Amino acid sequence: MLPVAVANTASGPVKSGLPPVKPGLPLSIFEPVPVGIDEFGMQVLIRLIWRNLLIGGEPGAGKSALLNVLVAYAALCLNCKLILLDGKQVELGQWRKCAEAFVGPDIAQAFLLLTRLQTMMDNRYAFLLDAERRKVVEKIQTRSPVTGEVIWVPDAFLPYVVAIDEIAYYSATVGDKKQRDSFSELLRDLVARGRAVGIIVIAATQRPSSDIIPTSLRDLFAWRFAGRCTNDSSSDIVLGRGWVEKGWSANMISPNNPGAGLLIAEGGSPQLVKTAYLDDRTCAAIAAYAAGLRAEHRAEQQRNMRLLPPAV
Ligand SMILES: Nc1ncnc2c1ncn2[C@@H]1O[C@H](COP(=O)(O)OP(=O)(O)OP(=O)(O)O)[C@@H](O)[C@H]1O
Repeated sequence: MLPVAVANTASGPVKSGLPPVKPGLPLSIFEPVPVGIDEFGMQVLIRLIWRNLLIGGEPGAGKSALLNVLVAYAALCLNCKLILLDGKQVELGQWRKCAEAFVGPDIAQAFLLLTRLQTMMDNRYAFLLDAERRKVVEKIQTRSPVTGEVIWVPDAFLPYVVAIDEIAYYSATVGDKKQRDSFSELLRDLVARGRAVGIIVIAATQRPSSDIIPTSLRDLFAWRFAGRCTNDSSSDIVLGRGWVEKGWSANMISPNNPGAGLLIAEGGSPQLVKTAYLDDRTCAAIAAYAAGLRAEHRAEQQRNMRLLPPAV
């Protein structure tokens, strides 16, 4: 087994010695996700569930590559759904067959999609309130309607991983000002309130300055990864103000080292990480495998539904 780095998670450290990933497939979005290695060669994991991640850095820093690693993991988790927004289309396009929705360079569609997610989020909160619960979990305890035994079953609804490659495309480039502002407001609401109901936003941007994403939105991301930044101020914009003064700047990363960056969690301190990298062929192979796995799972669920006795 590989040694595991003590990652600075927002919900407490992922302890050294924790098994990296449970062997076998499918994976679980409730488990910490391997993202790369630290400077000692130890594996770095991040817990995405109930969290959001902002990925920043200059062009070519490795933002899309990290996004692809995370989307690949999520695609192999049958206990989560995928939503993809990609202005360039080709960065996340390979995963579209694994996703519930894939939006390309269309602000109207992006707006509609986020509106539907917001409605779903509100419905989920109404459900949780009714069930006297506070958040979505992997499994809940219930009694078997057949035997009366206490059993564990998957929660009523699945987490959603919402991956956005280049927020700026939707928040500052296409459409008119009203559409762009509405997009940013919706995204802010999802990032602020979506965590407990399992909405995980992973968003990449070249520079998360206030003209691209409102500061009120940027500050809500619990996890942040700064790939190489063109200057100290950009690094502080991604990681949060004050880290450059304490000696942590993603400007110090070599331009010849894409995928290297500083990873920080809410309340933690930055950690130098080299992210894992999946080339196009590997992404295509994983995406095809994951799409097959998901189709098989859907078919099995439909078969099981048909076996249920009719509702009275
Ligand atoms: N972890 C990594 N290890 C090795 N090479 C990497 C890694 N991440 C990225 N690269 C290399 O850097 C190139 C640029 O990466 P990527 O497209 O992810 O950058 P980006 O920050 O998304 O750029 P842009 O903002 O222009 O979209 C990749 O094509 C790949 O060759």
